[in-house]
This record gives sequence, C-alpha cells and structure tokens, in this order.
Amino acid sequence: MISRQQLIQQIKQKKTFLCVGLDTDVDKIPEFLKEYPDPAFEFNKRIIDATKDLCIAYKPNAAFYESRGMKGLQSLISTYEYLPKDCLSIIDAKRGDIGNTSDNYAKAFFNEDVTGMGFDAITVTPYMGNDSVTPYLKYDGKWVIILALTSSVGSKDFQYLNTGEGYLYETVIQKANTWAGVDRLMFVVGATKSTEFTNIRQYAPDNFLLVPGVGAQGGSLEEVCKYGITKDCGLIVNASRSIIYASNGEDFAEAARAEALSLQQQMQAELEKAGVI
Ligand SMILES: O=c1ccn([C@@H]2O[C@H](COP(=O)(O)O)[C@@H](O)[C@H]2O)c(=O)[nH]1
Repeated sequence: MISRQQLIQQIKQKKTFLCVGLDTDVDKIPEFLKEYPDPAFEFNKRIIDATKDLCIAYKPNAAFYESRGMKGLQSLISTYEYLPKDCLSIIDAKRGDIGNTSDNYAKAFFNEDVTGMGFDAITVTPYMGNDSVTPYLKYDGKWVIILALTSSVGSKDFQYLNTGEGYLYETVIQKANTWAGVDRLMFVVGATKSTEFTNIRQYAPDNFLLVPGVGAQGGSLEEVCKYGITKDCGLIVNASRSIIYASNGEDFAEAARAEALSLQQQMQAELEKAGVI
C-alpha cells in the first residue's frame, strides 16, 4: 500500500514521476526470451530490474494479459509479485459495472489472499456512476483512478459534451471528488490534452493525475508539466511502448533503461523548476 505522503516522498527521493507501462505483447518481445517457461514475465522482470530506480510506478495493462487466457493471468500474477514494494502498482483495467459486479472486479485485483494480486490502484471508467466506483473504495488505502479526459482521439465523442454546466469530463471530476478524498482518488488525463491541464487543475487542484500519452502517442512532457504540475508534483506520467520496445534485440533492457533515464532526467528538471525538489 502506498499512501499519498509516501508517493510524494518517493517522487522527491527518486527525482522522478515516471510510470513504466507493462503493455507486454508476447508477439513483440525478443525471440530469445521465448525459450523461458513464461516469456512475458521474463521480459517484465528484466524491464523492472532495468528501470526500478528511475520510476515510482508500474502499470501493467490487463488487456495484454487477459488476451492470453490462463497463461496471461499467470504472467500478470508473477509480475505483480515481482513489482518493487516502494513503487505504486497500478492495474490498468478500466473497469466499471453495477455494484455487485464491481465488488468482484475489486476482489480480482485488490484481494491478494484470494487471487494473488493486491495492486495499489486500479483504473475505473466513471460512466455507470457512484455505485460502480464505491466498491473499489471499500479497500482501505487502495487508489481508484478515474478516466476523466483520455488521450484517445475519440475523447471528443463524449468527454467534451456540454452538460449545460461545462464539459462532461469536468462534471466527472467534480462529482467523483465528492466520493473520496485526494488520498484515494486520481484521474486519468491524456498527455495529448496538455492545454486542458490548467482547466483540469481548477477542478482537481490537489489530485494526482495519471498521464498516459507521452512517447508513442506524441504527448509533450514539457507541456504537461507547464500546465499540470503542483507543489506536490501531482503527476504520474506513464510511458509504455517507447520504453519497453525501445529495442527488440538482446539489449532490450538496456535500451528501456536509456529511454526511462532520458524521461527521468527531464522530470528531474521539471521538479526543480516547479520547486518540488
Ligand atoms: O487515456 C488513456 C488511458 C489509458 N491509456 C493507456 O496507457 C498506456 C499508454 O501506452 P503508450 O504505449 O505509452 O502509448 C496504454 O496501456 C493505454 O491503454 C492511454 O493510452 N490513454
């Protein structure tokens, strides 16, 4: 379990707010790993070893594991067990359903005694409202990360709809912030929407924001920080493909480290500029 205070402390100590996304596609990992009993886990293990001093969070995306059935689930459980305990573990599952179903999704990813997975945080879609989100909040100390303004092109289809009181994504943030405090609730905001961060900070001045979309999707870390960083940092910036697939040769872990190091150095400069460290 990682509290808000511990998260801020990790960011200051490690001088980074990088989240490494473990979107591990077995068709994209180096050939030589395929001889191992669990190639996806072997890949993740080496990525984690190569990056753990440069990041404060890891985010396996459930889709890449669930799509492989039982084998994928085992890779996910083994990866969860291997994650460094000082890093925030986020399962990017984007769940959302009626209460009793959400209870079971929460159990699947939070109840380590039952499933072998006790992630610190889960991404949740807000579309079904309060009763679809509260089951995750029953787990003391666990984080719920609500999709607010996504990095996708399709974000315009619903998230920018005018509710009469502003954009739908603004309503999502305001409403969700009545369900739990900033010690339990984060929001997903895509790096490709960096100019919206000033607006988002009006509604979420102190929430941590999980920001995917730098690297492969072309979002700018500098712009995200310009409009989104707070005195506590308030940002967890994710990069998946640009780090884990920096090379598909035997040097993949070294190449991943080089990418992560470059982001960490930019993040350190931003933390200094904002007076966080
Ligand atoms: O708005 C969103 C929400 C989630 N994601 C997820 O983040 C990573 C991004 O991967 P990259 O390879 O760095 O582009 C991936 O797991 C997405 O499902 C997002 O991109 N945008």
